[in-house]
Amino acid sequence: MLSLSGLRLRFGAAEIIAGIDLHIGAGELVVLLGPSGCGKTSLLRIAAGVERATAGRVENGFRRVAMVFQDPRLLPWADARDNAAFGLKAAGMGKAERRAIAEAILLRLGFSAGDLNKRPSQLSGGMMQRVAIARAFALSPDLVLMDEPFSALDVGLRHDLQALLRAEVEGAGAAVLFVTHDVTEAVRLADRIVVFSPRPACVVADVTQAPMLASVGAAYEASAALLRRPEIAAALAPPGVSPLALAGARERLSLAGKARAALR
Ligand SMILES: Nc1ncnc2c1ncn2[C@@H]1O[C@H](COP(=O)(O)OP(=O)(O)OP(=O)(O)O)[C@@H](O)[C@H]1O
Repeated sequence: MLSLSGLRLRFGAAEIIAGIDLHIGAGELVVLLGPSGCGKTSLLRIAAGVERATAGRVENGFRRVAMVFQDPRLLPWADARDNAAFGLKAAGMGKAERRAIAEAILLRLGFSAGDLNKRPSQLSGGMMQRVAIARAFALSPDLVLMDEPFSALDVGLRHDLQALLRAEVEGAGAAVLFVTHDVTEAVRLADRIVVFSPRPACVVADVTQAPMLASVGAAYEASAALLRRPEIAAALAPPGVSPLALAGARERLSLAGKARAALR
């Protein structure tokens, strides 16, 4: 289990995190949903042990922690297979074994055999992000920290990768703490959605749900339902936009999504 208790963070005079209690159990996929700049990445960095909280306690019972970032951070001179095997090489595993593990994960994530030898400059953004995810899961992690890994991808690709990620997570039995500001992404992926307020961040909602990957229409509907909750609408409304206007706009989007899904 990862336990963050009474967590506070300040940078100089700026209060970033205003007191957060968050507990993540084994195998749980928890999405942190919050507006831009509210402190989500900072919380992930504290969980990873690369940032120190100003106050509070961090207890991490997970032993193998891996991270995935928005930018895939691949080695430009290494091919997809060697990039995905990078952590295993650093851990001292032999070449044949680590390349076999990396290859199996890449194929599960939608790589074709012909793409395994390609370098990052020959791969699309979606393929590079698959390599970054494979590099994390190759380590057999029990906790994966993911910081907006799909936010640079177009929506169709994002949907594909969300489904592949969920399958990989379930196969590995890993817990995941996944940061996003996209409500529909949260609804599609999460076992639990934790909503942060604008800075300084505190938790305004903690919603347990079943992930909704099966139907785009149902995910849009569930997103609209979340945004009808006043505390969630208020937390996610951009500055200067009334939460009610936002909920109305999301409702119209949901109807448009349903209409599109019906036409498929
Ligand atoms: N090292 C730092 N020194 C000073 N301020 C910082 C530092 N790191 C982050 N901040 C500030 O803390 C706030 C929260 O940043 P953080 O990246 O955690 O937010 P976020 O919710 O992940 O944002 P986004 O969704 O836009 O990525 C921002 O205002 C940021 O400018």
